[in-house]
Amino acid sequence: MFIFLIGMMGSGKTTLGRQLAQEIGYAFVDLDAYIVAQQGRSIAQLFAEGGEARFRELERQALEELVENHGQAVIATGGGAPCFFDNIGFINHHGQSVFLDVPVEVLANRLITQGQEQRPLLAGKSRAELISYLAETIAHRKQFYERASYTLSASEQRVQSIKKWLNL
Ligand SMILES: Nc1ncnc2c1ncn2[C@@H]1O[C@H](COP(=O)(O)OP(=O)(O)OP(=O)(O)O)[C@@H](O)[C@H]1O
Ligand SMILES: O=C(O)C1=C[C@@H](O)[C@@H](O)[C@H](O)C1
Ligand SMILES: [Mg+2]
Repeated sequence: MFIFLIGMMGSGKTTLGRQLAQEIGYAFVDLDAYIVAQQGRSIAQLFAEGGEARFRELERQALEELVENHGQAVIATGGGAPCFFDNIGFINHHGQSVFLDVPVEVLANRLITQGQEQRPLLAGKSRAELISYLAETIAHRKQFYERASYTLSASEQRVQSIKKWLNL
């Protein structure tokens, strides 16, 4: 079985995914890290060289490869991954999806302290610009994130809630 974590940049997919995988004895794969290792380029370089459109193609290919090459895994997706092509349909077809629903203010605080330069879509933005970018992006992406099989709010004991929900 595959458990896909979806949500905005900074919502904690990588952090929670790693903890959850360890706790339930699944492999853990971070989709962004997988693409970076495969391409030998940072996310910022990939955006600079091929544009966002090329990155989205690589992201879709990577999703397909992961599902083909693993039996079960926790997969932390990139923030935009479920929102391009029919990726959310693909994700829900191959496993369970969990949306990490975190308020904009909390995301902004985490992303400001955690290096915007690694995330090309956020580079060079002031705090106010970051907040409006996040709010606009969420407004558009909500329709995809809301198709997750399960939604977790920021305040929950997330590993325990997911385990309980999946009977693991
Ligand atoms: N539950 C939490 N409480 C407080 N801080 C957290 C929590 N989860 C993650 N963080 C912090 O928020 C930042 C972003 O977390 P993380 O990299 O896991 O997010 P992400 O969803 O994988 O983002 P991206 O889509 O950009 O890969 C990190 O600095 C991390 O330490
Ligand atoms: O929200 C997004 O569109 C992104 C999130 C990151 O995980 C990376 O996949 C990349 O920086 C794009
Ligand atoms: Mg991540």
